[in-house]
Amino acid sequence: MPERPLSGQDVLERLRGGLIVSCQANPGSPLRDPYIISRLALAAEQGGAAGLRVQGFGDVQAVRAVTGLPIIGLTKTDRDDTEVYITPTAAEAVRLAELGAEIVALDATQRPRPEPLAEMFAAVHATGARVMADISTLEEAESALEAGADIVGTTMSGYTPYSRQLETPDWALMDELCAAGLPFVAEGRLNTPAEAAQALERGASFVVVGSAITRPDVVTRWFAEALRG
Ligand SMILES: CC(=O)N[C@H](C=O)[C@@H](O)[C@H](O)[C@H](O)COP(=O)(O)O
Repeated sequence: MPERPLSGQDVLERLRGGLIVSCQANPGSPLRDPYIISRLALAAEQGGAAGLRVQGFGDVQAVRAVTGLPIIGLTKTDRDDTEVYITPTAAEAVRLAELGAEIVALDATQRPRPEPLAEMFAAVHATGARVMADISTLEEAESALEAGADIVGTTMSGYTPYSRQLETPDWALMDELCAAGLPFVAEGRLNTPAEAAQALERGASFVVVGSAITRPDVVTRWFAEALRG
């Protein structure tokens, strides 16, 4: 097992106020290759990222091999029996930690899931890693933290049918989490430096940015569509 540079205890404090760059490539993207993802991660580190969010065992392994930055690991698994796709099982969560992710992200929405959340959280904690619970509403955040999550992320807002469907970050959800005094990560559609800074002002512990930094295909589409008018 590769050595984790930090114990799980320290990592959330170390990330406070920082930028976490999500280095992921969608199926079909020409960037979908562990070597390329590891180079994106190094570019993010050079630019001042405090941490990285990485999908899949191969990518976590490749990124762990080149950097000591904290990694938030996840899997994306399509299953027939559930709509939950971000790290749906404890076995996947534990494997991510074993490969060197200090934090494991998993779907903590209220949708039917293959395994109970509390058991998954306990399995991650047994490895020494921390749990980031990806939620879409305040209620889901409250349940996840009660079940033992270390922090929640606004990741799933807009990706469950009952959450706000927005093209912007979910500022209202951030305000609700902040008002409730819950520890949260801002993630999802933070597409400019000003928006990332605003998320911290609204109480986020740290900020995850993906597409705007590491998905040139997506960013190109934004520009191309703007030119088409
Ligand atoms: C909903 C879901 O599956 N989100 C994924 C979670 O890891 C990623 O595809 C996103 O890129 C990430 O959340 C960062 O968001 P944005 O790319 O908008 O900055």
